[in-house]
Amino acid sequence: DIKENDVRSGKLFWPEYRNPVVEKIMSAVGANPYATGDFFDFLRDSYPLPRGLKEPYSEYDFVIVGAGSAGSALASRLTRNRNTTVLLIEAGKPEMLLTDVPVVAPYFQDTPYVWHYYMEPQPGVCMGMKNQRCFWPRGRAVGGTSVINYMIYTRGRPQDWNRIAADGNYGWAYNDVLKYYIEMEKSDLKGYEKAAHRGRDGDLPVEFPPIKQVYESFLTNDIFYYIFTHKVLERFILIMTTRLVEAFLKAGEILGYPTVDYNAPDKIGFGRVQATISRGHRFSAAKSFLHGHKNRPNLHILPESRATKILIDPVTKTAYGVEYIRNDLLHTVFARKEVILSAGPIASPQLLMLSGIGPEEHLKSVGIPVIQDLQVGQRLYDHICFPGLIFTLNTTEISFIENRDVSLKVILDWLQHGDNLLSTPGAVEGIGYIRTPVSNDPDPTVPDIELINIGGSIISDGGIGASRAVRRGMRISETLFDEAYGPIDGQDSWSVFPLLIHPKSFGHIKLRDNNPLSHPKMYGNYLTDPSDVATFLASFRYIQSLAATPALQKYGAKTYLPKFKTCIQHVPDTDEYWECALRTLTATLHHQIATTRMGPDGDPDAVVDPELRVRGIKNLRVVDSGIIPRTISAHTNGPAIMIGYKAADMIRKTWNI
Ligand SMILES: Cc1cc2nc3c(=O)[nH]c(=O)nc-3n(C[C@H](O)[C@H](O)[C@H](O)COP(=O)(O)OP(=O)(O)OC[C@H]3O[C@@H](n4cnc5c(N)ncnc54)[C@H](O)[C@@H]3O)c2cc1C
Repeated sequence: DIKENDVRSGKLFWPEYRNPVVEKIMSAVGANPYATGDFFDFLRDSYPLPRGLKEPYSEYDFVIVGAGSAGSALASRLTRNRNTTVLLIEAGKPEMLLTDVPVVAPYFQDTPYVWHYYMEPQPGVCMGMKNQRCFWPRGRAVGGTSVINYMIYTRGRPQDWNRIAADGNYGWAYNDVLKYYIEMEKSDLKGYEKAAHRGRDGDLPVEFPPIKQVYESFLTNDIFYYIFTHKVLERFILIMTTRLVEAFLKAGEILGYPTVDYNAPDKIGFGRVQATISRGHRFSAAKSFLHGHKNRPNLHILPESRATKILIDPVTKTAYGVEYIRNDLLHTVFARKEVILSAGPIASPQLLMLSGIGPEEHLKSVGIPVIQDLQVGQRLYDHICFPGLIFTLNTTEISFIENRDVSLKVILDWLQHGDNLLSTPGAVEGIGYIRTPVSNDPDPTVPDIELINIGGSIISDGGIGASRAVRRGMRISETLFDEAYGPIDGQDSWSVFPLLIHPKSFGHIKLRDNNPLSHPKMYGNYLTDPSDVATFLASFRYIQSLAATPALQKYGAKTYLPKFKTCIQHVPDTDEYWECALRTLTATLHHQIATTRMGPDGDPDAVVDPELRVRGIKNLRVVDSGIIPRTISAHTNGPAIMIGYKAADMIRKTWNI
């Protein structure tokens, strides 16, 4: 069991969770990873209060809780007006050097940069995870979950946003939100430089991960390389673009899906992954929206400060401040205009409920006086995927393999140029949207599955001495993993994770008790609607047909049939077998939404209105991914940032600032 104090001090990571990749990177930059108890203090960013100010003011125009994807963007936009004062309260610490390295993304799950949440046990899913529990990490950092995520950038299809607007959420149609996507983006995507739907002047870099060929890196780095490593032979095998992404795109074309900019509003298809990185370095929301503005006198940022309650006058039902813990002391700060919750889809509903806003019966049952009866946390959609459909290859040195590809040379090269395998976001290389034959969406152009193409698979971090960080990050039981994938562990492989875009099953979230430091109870309720299982099964067959195309047969792609101890009663490769496999390795991509869902007047489930104001309470808004009311075909970082941008406009209009 993970103890909060261990996580905060970094003890959990060091020394119990020694990680060869992280150690190599630390050594490459001249840091002794074991010199300090807190591994992550090395080269950490900082957000000091203005010179001469020891404590924040007692009052600001706006107090924002949570410097995550949405909160960072919102704070930055609001403080462009120098007369508007903002306090941004964040429980986590600022980023450091390692958070910059895109390929290291999966390695962050055991660090102090994560809230270690677990879904409540649900029989029949996550059967292969440790203690049969699904792990729901969330970012705990200045920059929030964008500091630990996989940096995949997606906006959602036009129909997603048009349907949200058609439900009565004025101002949220695709063309409305497109304006903000364009404004926030600084895209540099080869081939789409002139596309009208892309933005180039914003603060959020969106790029294809740069991967160069071995011969290009050869000349530029040699001297640096010899001086630092003296390993002459290694250089020949180090940097390859994985040709598997080309095969994925080609296979898509063979099956009728064109290669496209998958964020374009027109046709669905396949494309190279677009990521929030620049020159091979992660660009979190903090780096994009806060770092460059940390000297604004009207923006005060308080890392390592944890909000415990929103102060609300129960008579006038007006929010007027926030209580928070900093340096182990309880503080209060007042808001002249508004309190804004941007603590994400788990913590925002938790804080609302702790402050008396939520389902009446539930709040009473945990001893919280009710100020406003609202359906907080009653709906929770998530995006689950299956990482276990792996294809073996008959070609070596084509896929990403940690043991082979992460060497000191590669690390030094990344530090110098940022353009090798370390700059791929968690080894994700391609994205495709498909509509499976079982889809019954009335609009034939709406996809039901997203395909996430990996330049390897969950066995790529295996073999002797490798970190096993990805499987550990997902909390897969090591014995089950070894029994199922042991024979091919650490070998060349290819995989596609199918992601269920529009699940019919949904869960909910409740308070465990009235202690603000307790983790809430989270229920995923995964795969309870049979159509969700049917869609997954159809996607498995589709991925197998991709593998059967000449594009992948060139590399001898062959379905590997893992022997899960949970599924021995089923004949391999039957639907029953794959359903059992899905229920064994049920993995979330952590896109929880709708816990503080937005809805128009008259919607009994709405927590906030279309201007994100908490219903029935004055001067309180929620601005984060939890307000998204229905499933969207997007990973949720881009949408959360867009929500921050849009909210800033709405708030400016309300207060005429
Ligand atoms: C492992 C992982 C990989 C992911 N990969 C991708 C991806 O590749 N692409 C993508 O688009 N999306 C991805 N996501 C999802 C995406 O990053 C999040 O949905 C998005 O960042 C959420 O933004 P947010 O503003 O709603 O919340 P967050 O970014 O989570 O921000 C909430 C902030 O509030 C802070 N906070 C919480 N409680 C308190 C409190 N009481 N007091 C003070 N501060 C508090 C938190 O520490 C956090 O910093 C991933 C998520 C995870 C976990």
